[in-house]
Amino acid sequence: MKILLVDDSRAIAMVTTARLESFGHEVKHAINGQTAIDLFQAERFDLILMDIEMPGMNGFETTTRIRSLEGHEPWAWTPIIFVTATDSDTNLVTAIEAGGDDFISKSSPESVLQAKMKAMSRIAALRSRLALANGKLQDQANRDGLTGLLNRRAMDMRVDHLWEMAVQQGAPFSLLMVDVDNFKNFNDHYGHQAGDECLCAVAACLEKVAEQANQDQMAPGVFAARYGGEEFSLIIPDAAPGVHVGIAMAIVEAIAALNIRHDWNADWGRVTVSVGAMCMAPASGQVNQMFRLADELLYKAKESGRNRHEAN
Ligand SMILES: Nc1nc2c(ncn2[C@@H]2O[C@H](COP(=O)(O)OP(=O)(O)OP(=O)(O)O)[C@@H](O)[C@H]2O)c(=O)[nH]1
Repeated sequence: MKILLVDDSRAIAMVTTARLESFGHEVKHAINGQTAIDLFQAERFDLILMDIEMPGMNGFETTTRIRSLEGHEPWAWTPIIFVTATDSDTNLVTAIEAGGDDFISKSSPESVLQAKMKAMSRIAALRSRLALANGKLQDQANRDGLTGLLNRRAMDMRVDHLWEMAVQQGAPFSLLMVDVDNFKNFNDHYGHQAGDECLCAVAACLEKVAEQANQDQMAPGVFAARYGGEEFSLIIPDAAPGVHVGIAMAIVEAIAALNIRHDWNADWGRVTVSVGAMCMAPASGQVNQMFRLADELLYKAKESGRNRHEAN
């Protein structure tokens, strides 16, 4: 285990460190509460052994501050064992109240310290597995099951936040609505399974275009999402006006270049998309209005023959 040992006595810390190292643990020593907090912020520890009586910030205060730092990170919890010379009942209560997990007297035999450390490390391992599983669940909840793009719910949440920032900062905000052309015909003639595969290919292509625009610094922060059915959106926060047109053109070209056969898509013979590209500079009003205007442009692109974009 990687242990943070907080003790104001160098002599005691040296002895304890030597002991813990002889059991195979890695130990970092903090001479006071502030150093402990600094080390805690800089590195991850499996366990903290915390002295109570220390000049300046005592062990209880240090623990409270560490717990409040962990409060920003869901599921984070580093086990803390208080080590002190006076194992009174009051100390025990205060230790737990401060966010400690256990309490051990300095006079306890080594085997007791070892056993407590083992129990704490089990809890820490469990918590980190839970954190991992929780992160994966969160990610799954945000992804569209078919294409792997962000789903509508996750997109809405992100958009609300980005829109608010854009309005506050008076920054531009662009939105692209992308719709596969004559997709009902595609499903009807090639089957629903092939339709699903086509949507996946379109989604991957949109993601690639977004990645490229990110990498080129053309539109940092741009991302793609599945809006619903055969409709996708690209959100472009804070890109110079005009960038949305460039990206819309790149999308129309890139999808046609996939060369997915579609004999029932007018004369194109392959899958194409239409795009409505809307930019508001600076962003103002309601974000719903952006979606409505982008939709109107998309409709115009469809009306004007498909396989093309319309932008403001
Ligand atoms: N395979 C598959 N098809 C889907 C999915 N979601 C929506 N669709 C189909 O997408 C088709 C959309 O058809 P329409 O709204 O009529 O539009 P369109 O045929 O693309 O015509 P235009 O948009 O006017 O070019 C419908 O047939 C839906 O069943 C999906 O997840 N998988």
